[in-house]
Amino acid sequence: MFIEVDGVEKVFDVRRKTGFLKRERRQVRAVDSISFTVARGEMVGYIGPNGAGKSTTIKMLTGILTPSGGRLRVAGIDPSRERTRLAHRIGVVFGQRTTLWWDLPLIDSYRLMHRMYRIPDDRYRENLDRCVELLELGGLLEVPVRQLSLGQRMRGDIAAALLHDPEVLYLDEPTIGLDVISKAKVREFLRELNGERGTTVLLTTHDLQDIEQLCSRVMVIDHGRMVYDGALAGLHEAGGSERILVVDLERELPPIEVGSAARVVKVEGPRQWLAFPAGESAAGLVARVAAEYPLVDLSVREPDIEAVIARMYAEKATA
Ligand SMILES: Nc1ncnc2c1ncn2[C@@H]1O[C@H](COP(=O)(O)OP(=O)(O)OP(=O)(O)O)[C@@H](O)[C@H]1O
Repeated sequence: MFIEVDGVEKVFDVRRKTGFLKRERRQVRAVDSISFTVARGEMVGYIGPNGAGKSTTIKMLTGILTPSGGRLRVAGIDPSRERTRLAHRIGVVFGQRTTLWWDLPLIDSYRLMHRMYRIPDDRYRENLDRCVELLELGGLLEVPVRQLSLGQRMRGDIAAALLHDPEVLYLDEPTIGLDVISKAKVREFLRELNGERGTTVLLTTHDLQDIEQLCSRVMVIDHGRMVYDGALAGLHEAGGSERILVVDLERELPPIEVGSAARVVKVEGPRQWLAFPAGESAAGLVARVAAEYPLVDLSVREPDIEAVIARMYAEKATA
């Protein structure tokens, strides 16, 4: 297995000032005995609510943090012991932080990485050309990073993480704050990267659509523990999750009635919110509403990860 995580935990010692000269010591178990493996070429989603332990796991996988217990291997390497050797084989993108030099033109950051990672010239050129083409960076190479839009910067960061041909890419919220078009570009690129190069991808996100469009497998962590590892469809079932069809009618009307296909969860003037099972296509429901009601506009909202996980727990509690 390419990534092996066996009973790994991470405990932080936190000191908190509770008064004049008084301090309280507390331990936070950020990751609590988790185990999983990822095969080469897999694309796996790693999700969970805020503070669940996702970033801590990724930091242990890159060697930035040393586990408090358990065993961890990436490409046969113990990350915290051989962080530099591992760095040549992995790429990391943190959506909320850039690895690029803020005041330099984008291309200068790439040149610095070329030297830092001692990437052979032909590989560097080939990878750069490919990223520039697929991530549409052509017109941006001479622009200082601080002048790039969030979506442009994100694409710049992804290219930076790939110049040295990593075998595995860790992405932490790669689509956060991006508009629909930028998100689509990033997702398409990741799909191609995985398909063509067989790059293993571990993706942390709050956007269920990232997972839906990219990952056949998803792992859910909560309070440091792995609570689900399997197909996304199974997660929907476990969480009984729903999508919401938002419809704007010509005028205010009583709640829409479409039998068991959906139920109205909210009405606000001419706008109504209909919940329907996430695993089902919206097409039939839309056709039915359009045929029977004076429809002006509509949109479909995806369930967010917090909602799916919350429902998963609710189902478990009542089971
Ligand atoms: N360096 C640290 N020192 C003390 N506690 C920490 C440290 N890093 C993380 N924690 C704590 O560990 C827990 C897990 O944090 P982590 O950042 O891994 O969560 P996350 O799942 O990535 O959350 P988010 O989605 O908000 O980024 C949290 O309770 C956090 O406060």
